Amino acid sequence: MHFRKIIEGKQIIKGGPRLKLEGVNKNYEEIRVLHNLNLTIEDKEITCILGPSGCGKSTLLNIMAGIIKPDAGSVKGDKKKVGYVFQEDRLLPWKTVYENIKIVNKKASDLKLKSLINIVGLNHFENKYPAQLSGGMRQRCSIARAFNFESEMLLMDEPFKSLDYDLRMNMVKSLIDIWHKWNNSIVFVTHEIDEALLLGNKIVVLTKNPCTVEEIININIPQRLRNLEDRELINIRTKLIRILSKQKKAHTYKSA
Ligand SMILES: Nc1ncnc2c1ncn2[C@@H]1O[C@H](COP(=O)(O)OP(=O)(O)OP(=O)(O)O)[C@@H](O)[C@H]1O
Repeated sequence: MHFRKIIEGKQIIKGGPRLKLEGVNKNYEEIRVLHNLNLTIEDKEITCILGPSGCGKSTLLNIMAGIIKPDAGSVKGDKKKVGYVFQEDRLLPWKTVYENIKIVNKKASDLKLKSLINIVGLNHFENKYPAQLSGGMRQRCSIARAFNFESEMLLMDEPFKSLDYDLRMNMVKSLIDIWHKWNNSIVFVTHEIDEALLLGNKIVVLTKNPCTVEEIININIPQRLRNLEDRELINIRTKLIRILSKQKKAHTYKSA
């Protein structure tokens, strides 16, 4: 399972599986959410998860994080150092941007904290409190906090959804740079196909009612060399749109 790969002169050491979900089921009373879900999260890879609204993506991340337990099935792997960027920012209102980022890794140097603040574009806001920031700025602060934690596995639940297109693309680039430095594994939930195309070593498409894995697409182009106009990415985008719109139609008929 272990292999090595050279990207742009920088060695990325690929590992084996970090997390293995087998036959995972989860219901909320009468709502059947996850059904016999099998998925392997590889170490040192970015796995993007796409799926219809409400299909169970956050539930799946919570199970990966160990926050909730599945009703059946197993989740095997090392969950010791897991970071989580939730859909909402979860900042401490009485702490400044700088302090909120520092809190998860108090040993981080001032240089590192300022560089993270710079990466997420909050340079002039480090002494502001969450209430003085826009929703997108608060979310960027929570992303910097997750980067400061230096987790071995980072779970990100639609982290860029409150950002405009340009900011989102900048954050995608920064995430790729940080991932190259850390070489950790990232699970990234999104509704944006372009984010998945630029970030994922693997794109996992989920179904709804119940949620299970419909398709896994591997992308072998190194992230730093990707361009949304690449023929391969255009073909994958077309395929993803076809799968997702087929699901949407099936769901509309079911609920009609
Ligand atoms: N704590 C809970 N109690 C009861 N039902 C829940 C709970 N959490 C989630 N659900 C239900 O489980 C289903 C999946 O929810 P989940 O938040 O995992 O979906 P999602 O794919 O992340 O949604 P979105 O794309 O809108 O973020 C939904 O029908 C939701 O209403």
